[in-house]
Amino acid sequence: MGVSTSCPEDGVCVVTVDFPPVNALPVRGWYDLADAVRSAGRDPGVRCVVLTAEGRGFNAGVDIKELQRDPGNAALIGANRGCSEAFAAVYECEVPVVAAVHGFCLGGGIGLVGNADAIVASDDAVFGLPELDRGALGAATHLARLVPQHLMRALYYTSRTATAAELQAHGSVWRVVEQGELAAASLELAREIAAKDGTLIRLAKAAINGIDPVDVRRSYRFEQGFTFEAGLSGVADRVRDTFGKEPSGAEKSGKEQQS
Ligand SMILES: CC(C)(COP(=O)([O-])OP(=O)(O)OC[C@H]1O[C@@H](n2cnc3c(N)ncnc32)[C@H](O)[C@@H]1OP(=O)(O)O)[C@@H](O)C(=O)NCCC(=O)NCCSC(=O)/C=C/C[N+](C)(C)C
Repeated sequence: MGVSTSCPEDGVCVVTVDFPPVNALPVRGWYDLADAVRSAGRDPGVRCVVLTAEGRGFNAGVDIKELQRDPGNAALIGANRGCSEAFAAVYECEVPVVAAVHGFCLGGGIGLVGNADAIVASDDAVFGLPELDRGALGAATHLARLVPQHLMRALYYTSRTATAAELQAHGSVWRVVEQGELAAASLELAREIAAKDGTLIRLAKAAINGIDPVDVRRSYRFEQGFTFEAGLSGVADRVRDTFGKEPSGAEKSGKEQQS
């Protein structure tokens, strides 16, 4: 349980997240993930990082129960800072990061994959921001990197999810594979990237980040201002406290909601 790192082949490091039952990360988990990704990228022998997860889904976002347990604001501030660190670690990792996504990728999970360099997904993967059902805001910055603007807005306002096949149609998912093939398919892409020169691949990543039209760290920080406003106004607690008491948008599949 937690965040672990392995290097299964030359030049490739795999960072694995494992927080049962659904990979909803506590504050410490976001920071541990950030540390693992940054240190993998700093290793001069590493030329590509694969970010993956064990269990039922890739990521269920922030551990909402940790927020609910806290009578004050420390957990909320911690979750926001921890998410910010983890998202930035993926973006700023010295080498390309391939996200290997299965099952659900929700909330903070979108911040991770939106900032990744490439995404390989299994055919059961769904992506979405249930934040409005959770009294939270944020990660529109990252969803906007995965789908066009109007789809991002509709997904955000409804809390619906999009499938891996839908994201592939928008060009953000590199490959969709059967569930049993995810590890091999993500390693295959990582191996191809890691075959490049280590200095050049680092320069390539820095160059691509440098021409990004959106400064993702600043953009997400701007969004977080509204998260804190929702917190101060009381609406965040009121909505978040419905968690566990009624079905969420994410619990209904995108197809069911559309029918
Ligand atoms: C689709 C989900 C993730 C899984 O569905 P399932 O049917 O496989 O599992 P089940 O719903 O029965 O859940 C199993 C247990 O896990 C608990 N759970 C689920 N999600 C969370 C969570 N995010 N935090 C804490 N605990 C969670 C659930 O209550 C069950 O516990 P018990 O066995 O009953 O004790 C489905 O669970 C789902 O849709 N979950 C909600 C996901 C969600 O809303 N994520 C967004 C969180 S908000 C966020 O990330 C915001 C970030 C903003 N910012 C960065 C600004 C802080």
